[in-house]
Amino acid sequence: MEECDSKCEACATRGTCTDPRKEMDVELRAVSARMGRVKHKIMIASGKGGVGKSTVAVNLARVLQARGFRVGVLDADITGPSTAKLLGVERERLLAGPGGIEPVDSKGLKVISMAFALSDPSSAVVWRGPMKMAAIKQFLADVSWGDLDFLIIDLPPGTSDEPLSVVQLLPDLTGAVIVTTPQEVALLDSRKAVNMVKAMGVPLLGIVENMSGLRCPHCGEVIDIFKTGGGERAAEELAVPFLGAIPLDPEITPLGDEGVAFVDRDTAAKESFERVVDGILGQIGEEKRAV
Ligand SMILES: Nc1ncnc2c1ncn2[C@@H]1O[C@H](COP(=O)(O)OP(=O)(O)OP(=O)(O)O)[C@@H](O)[C@H]1O
Repeated sequence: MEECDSKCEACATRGTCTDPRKEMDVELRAVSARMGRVKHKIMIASGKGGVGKSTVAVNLARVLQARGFRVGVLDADITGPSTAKLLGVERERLLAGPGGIEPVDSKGLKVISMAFALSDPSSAVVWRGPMKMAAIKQFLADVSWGDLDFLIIDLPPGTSDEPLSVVQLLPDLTGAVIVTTPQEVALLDSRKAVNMVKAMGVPLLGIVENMSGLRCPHCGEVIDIFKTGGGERAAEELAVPFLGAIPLDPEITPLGDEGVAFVDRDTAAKESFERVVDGILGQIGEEKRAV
């Protein structure tokens, strides 16, 4: 195909152009125009499902918000969105506004998730990679995010299409946080996630070990249900910063089910999580703000 040298903005075929290179160019410029107003874009990844990645993403967003930052949350798990539920806004729907798609407001956080486009939360989204990429692109380019200090991007587990799409669309990602649990099976997968992030050239902000020991509410003894310390060892071995450990806390699941972040309550995990956030802010050179 002959290279077209016309400027897309002024072109009469804009919108109907069939040159895929030009179409992509226009879309990438739209992403870059919106995302140029977002200071830090951080993706939260894990090698394995169910390790608490979405829990870390929404609590990170809430702590940053409590410290005075302007924060958005993008649920990039297109086929298994759970962020909206954890933020208590799963019944909201996408609405068009004057500047594009309006993000849903969750007590001051701007949120976008595929969940807002589903007629029923239990509907299955059965999409291949290019469709997921198109959805993520639209969420980045067509949503009125406005000026943000942080966009927290919750990815699906593993090394699937979504992380690749996010990295391709956001060449200036601030970095990635990898969430793991301490069992060997999760650590093996988190090593793959670390290697994926490294291979994509994204800065690694560090590893968080979640579900790390349970303090018995009766005797105070710490019970190592899934062992502890594996995340720290993996971080050392992979030469990645260790951001901290979050204990298993029986209050986290019921709070999540109610759409409440555990950092907004006096939970056992709150203090450890605040330290994880300090670590992330330290990695990106943002000053700590008082809570
Ligand atoms: N530290 C913790 N203590 C107790 N429960 C936790 C903790 N972290 C997460 N959970 C619970 O574990 C479950 C899975 O968490 P979450 O949905 O955040 O995992 P995920 O890694 O995002 O899963 P997915 O595979 O859907 O991406 C949720 O019910 C959550 O409330």
